[in-house]
Amino acid sequence: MKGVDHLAHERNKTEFDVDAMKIVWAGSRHAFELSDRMARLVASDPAFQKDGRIRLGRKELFKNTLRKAAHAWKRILELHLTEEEAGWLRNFVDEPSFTDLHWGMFVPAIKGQGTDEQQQKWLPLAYKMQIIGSYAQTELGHGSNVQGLETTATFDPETDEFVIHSPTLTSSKWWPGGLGKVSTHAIVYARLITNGQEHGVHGFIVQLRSLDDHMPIPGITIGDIGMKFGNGAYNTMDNGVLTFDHIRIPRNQMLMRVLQVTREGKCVKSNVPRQLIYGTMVFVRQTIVADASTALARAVCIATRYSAVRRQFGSQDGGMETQVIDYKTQQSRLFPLLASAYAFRFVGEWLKWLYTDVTQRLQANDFSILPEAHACTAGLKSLTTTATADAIEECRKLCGGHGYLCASGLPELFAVYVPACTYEGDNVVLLLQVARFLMKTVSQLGSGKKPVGTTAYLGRVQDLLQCCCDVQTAEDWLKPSVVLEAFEARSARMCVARAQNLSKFENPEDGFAELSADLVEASVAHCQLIVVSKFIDKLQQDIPGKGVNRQLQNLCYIYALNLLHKYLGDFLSTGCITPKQASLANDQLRSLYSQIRPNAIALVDAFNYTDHYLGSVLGRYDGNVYPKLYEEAWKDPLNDSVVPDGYHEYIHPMLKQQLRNARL
Ligand SMILES: CCCCCCCC/C=C\CCCCC/C=C/C(=O)SCCNC(=O)CCNC(=O)[C@H](O)C(C)(C)COP(=O)(O)OP(=O)(O)OC[C@H]1O[C@@H](n2cnc3c(N)ncnc32)[C@H](O)[C@@H]1OP(=O)(O)O
Ligand SMILES: Cc1cc2nc3c(=O)[nH]c(=O)nc-3n(C[C@H](O)[C@H](O)[C@H](O)COP(=O)(O)OP(=O)(O)OC[C@H]3O[C@@H](n4cnc5c(N)ncnc54)[C@H](O)[C@@H]3O)c2cc1C
Repeated sequence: MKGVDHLAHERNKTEFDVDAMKIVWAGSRHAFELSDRMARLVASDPAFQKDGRIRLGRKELFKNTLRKAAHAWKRILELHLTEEEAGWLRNFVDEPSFTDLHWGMFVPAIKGQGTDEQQQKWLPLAYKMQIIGSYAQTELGHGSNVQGLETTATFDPETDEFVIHSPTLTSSKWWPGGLGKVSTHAIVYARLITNGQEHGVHGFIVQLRSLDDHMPIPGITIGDIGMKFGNGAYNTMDNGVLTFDHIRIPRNQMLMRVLQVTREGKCVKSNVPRQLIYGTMVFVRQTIVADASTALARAVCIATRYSAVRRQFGSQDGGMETQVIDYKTQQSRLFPLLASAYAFRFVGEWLKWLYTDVTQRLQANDFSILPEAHACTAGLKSLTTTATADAIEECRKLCGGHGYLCASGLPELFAVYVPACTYEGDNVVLLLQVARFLMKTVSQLGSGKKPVGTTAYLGRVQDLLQCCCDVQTAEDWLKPSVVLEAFEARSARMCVARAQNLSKFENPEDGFAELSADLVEASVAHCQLIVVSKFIDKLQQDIPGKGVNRQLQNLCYIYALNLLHKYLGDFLSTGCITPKQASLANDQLRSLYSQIRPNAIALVDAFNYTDHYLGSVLGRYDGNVYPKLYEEAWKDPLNDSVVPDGYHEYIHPMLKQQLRNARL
């Protein structure tokens, strides 16, 4: 790094090997080296600069995004980047665009739901970007309720085609990213109708625009749905509206891995479960968990560095004021977020492993862990995105007034991130899916079916209903078995209590609806247990690097004990712990904050974010905040002239009027 390092005194306090931690954060040396190379490549290329993005009007902003996406593709081809490298490069460009949907959903949908033949035909075109795809599922009238979609795909045996049609206004496709202005094709979800019979919602590959002049195919109406929350932010994306007026596509453009439609219009089921139609969502939810840790780490990196730079109060003798990071209140708000970033990283790693395992099993016709994969991806997507969106806002507050400036990077990060709580499944709707899975698991306990995977603890439900936490000192809260048992007991007791309440209803669906708010709480408890247990598992691994494991232990206990503090009502009301033990957990938490404090800057340095990627004056690596903030202010277009436009029309006459009135 060039210039003076205003945070050098902080970095000198570090008690662990930061380079080793960078590898732990990245997941492997390979991932670290690759992501580091791509981050620097993007940061050093002027074509990818982000300055002033938030001040651009929509049209300019969008065109700028198209330029960057095209430049990224050019570099990918010139440098012969692998798919993995290209993914990292796009990530560091740091601007939502149609390519996210093309690579993140269109391609995976064809891979997951297409037959071998369909994959052979469409994937090479998509890989070379000779077609650009989007994922058109949500409609104006329905998003969460996928089975309620209204678009129809009616088989016409005479021509061997499907007729795709939007029968109502509410059936207009609405929201798909990349659809509004760019995509040439989309996976369109529609109700399949053959021989006058309905066969549920399926995916169809539909061409939307001409590959010659980009005009919509006749019968297709298509456009952008309008500005979204925040400046810059997600407005780089052309979320679209799309309607079909009896558009014809060949029969072989229905994705047929789950269900085949024959030449005669007969439906033939494969051995693959119907839920695989939802497989792309499972894939993306899993990637969203990993992305949550990245976004959270960004906000935490900014807030931590700035908290070490910022000083307020505390100087009685004209000396230095106190760094705000030294206030226990600041630590109690900031360090749990730092711990959450690491926690979400590790649970994201595990979820990726689970997803890979499920995919391999599916290929071998083993569908047994699909419900577990669905529950984990849905639940963890919900938990991590809610926590991250809240955390970005908390980081803004942790930066005081300057956090509200766009130059802090936090307003745009919040605006771009917050829809993650809604897309790929509204977070409450997803927790209700977890609740269904948990209630089903509890109801099967009596039948001797042994729960496995993340619900294995429910197999020990009798013990967990009776166990008593044996914490007697604050140090006892640093035992993995103690923490794990408290979280397992809380979750098991909440699940059993909800199941007992449900059993009082004659109609289980009525009961589920009536108790849904309580059920969601049980889902949260279960998902928090998963995160805690995966963090504890991580600590059992042989992690090289001086002091690294120690820091991870501290972060793990901060994550768990802060949750215990925040959800104390659950832990106390279910009788898992006593008020005295809760108070000891709090004592331990304060002590952990003191232990993390000297390492805080190094722990965010381990994220290895470039200043380009962070895009924040407050979060600069060198901590040189004030001169740069001052410099940044003068870049605002309002400061182009000393006297503002509008002075002569509006300010001057008003002042003159006051003057005249005063004279009267
Ligand atoms: C190199 C690559 C670089 C690219 C990087 C990009 C990475 C991308 C990352 C971020 C991109 C962000 C871009 C965002 C774009 C956003 C896209 C979208 O939003 S797409 C639209 C998403 N829509 C939804 O998520 C809708 C939410 N609704 C649903 O999921 C479901 O319909 C439902 C709520 C689950 C439906 O509930 P319902 O009860 O009606 O279920 P049924 O349909 O009847 O199903 C019943 C049984 O099926 C089980 N089930 C449900 N879903 C699944 C699933 N996904 N997998 C497996 N099983 C599932 C359900 O549990 C029921 O089971 P049983 O109880 O019968 O056993
Ligand atoms: C930025 C962004 C990008 C998107 N990109 C795409 C895309 O590329 N492709 C695509 O197809 N879609 C996309 N979507 C759409 C997205 O998937 C849906 O908005 C999402 O699934 C939520 O559905 P909804 O809008 O119908 O919400 P609704 O279901 O209408 O939710 C409204 C409220 O009702 C509540 N609610 C709904 N159902 C229940 C229930 N059963 N029980 C209790 N409460 C309930 C919800 O919790 C929420 O509070 C995108 C959305 C956004 C914001």
